[in-house]
Amino acid sequence: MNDNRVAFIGAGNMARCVIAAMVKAGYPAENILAANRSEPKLTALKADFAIATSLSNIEAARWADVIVLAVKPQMMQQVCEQLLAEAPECQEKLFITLAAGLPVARYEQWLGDIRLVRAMPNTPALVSLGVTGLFPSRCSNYERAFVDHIFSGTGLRVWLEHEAQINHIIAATGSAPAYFFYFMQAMQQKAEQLGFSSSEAKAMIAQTALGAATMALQSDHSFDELRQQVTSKGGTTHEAISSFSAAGLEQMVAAAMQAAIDRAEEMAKTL
Ligand SMILES: NC(=O)C1=CN([C@@H]2O[C@H](COP(=O)(O)OP(=O)(O)OC[C@H]3O[C@@H](n4cnc5c(N)ncnc54)[C@H](O)[C@@H]3O)[C@@H](O)[C@H]2O)C=CC1
Ligand SMILES: O=C(O)[C@@H]1CCC=N1
Repeated sequence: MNDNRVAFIGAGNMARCVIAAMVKAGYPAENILAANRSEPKLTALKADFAIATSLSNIEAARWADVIVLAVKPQMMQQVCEQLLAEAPECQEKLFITLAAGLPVARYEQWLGDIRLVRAMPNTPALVSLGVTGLFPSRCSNYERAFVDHIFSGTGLRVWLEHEAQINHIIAATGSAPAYFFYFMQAMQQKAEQLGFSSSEAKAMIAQTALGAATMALQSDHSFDELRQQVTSKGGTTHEAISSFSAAGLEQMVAAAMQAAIDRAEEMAKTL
């Protein structure tokens, strides 16, 4: 499977995370290429991972067996239409798109009846602790297995039966690293007000998050049970949790996740 040549079109944050995971998992660097419209990110990717690079999307698409579309959703139509106009043979290749919002039907308008997997990774793919949702369209079993293989280094893969679930994965995992970073940022601010240095506070809070997540993954207990284990009757944690609860944390989280889904649905209509 490592013989297929994989070209990323768009070499930003998410492409870097997936490329890092592929290389770490043993995918040959000479079979990975990144194309970008500007040079600096390509130079960095070449230096870090020894992959091939190109300033031309068309050259990348012609070289590739598998084309990974990794530009922002707003750029996607222009990128796809240029591929079809200048490298029409790419219609026969397998496509993977990382973009939020855009449904399979939109790619079919721009590129025809292509074989496509919509993939929704998250940035912890960079450290092989990501979650990637995957939805295939028109793919063979081999192509599905191949896509699973190239994302294997990113962490957990979740194959979806219905395309609408991609938007649910965005809310639950794709966008979610930012929720945790926001929460940790707020904790860091308060820890700094209490007198900890910025670096001490960051290390303490990230370590606590890592410890809590590791316990949850290694234990059969629910999140609720793990929380109860920290919460002494009449103690400090009870006061902190009551304060979150009184402020409506659960409703706030549900509304934020729904807002992410609503935005993805809106993008599907407007882009
Ligand atoms: N950042 C994240 O956590 C996640 C992002 N995604 C999706 O991944 C895609 C990329 O997002 P990011 O990497 O965050 O964005 P980014 O802005 O970091 O990367 C996009 C790259 O595409 C390049 N680019 C723009 N127009 C181009 C063109 N015409 N030809 C070639 N390259 C071009 C830009 O120079 C940039 O390097 C988006 O569609 C996003 O929805 C999906 C899951 C998570
Ligand atoms: O914010 C976004 O639209 C992308 C998709 C999921 C994470 N980042």
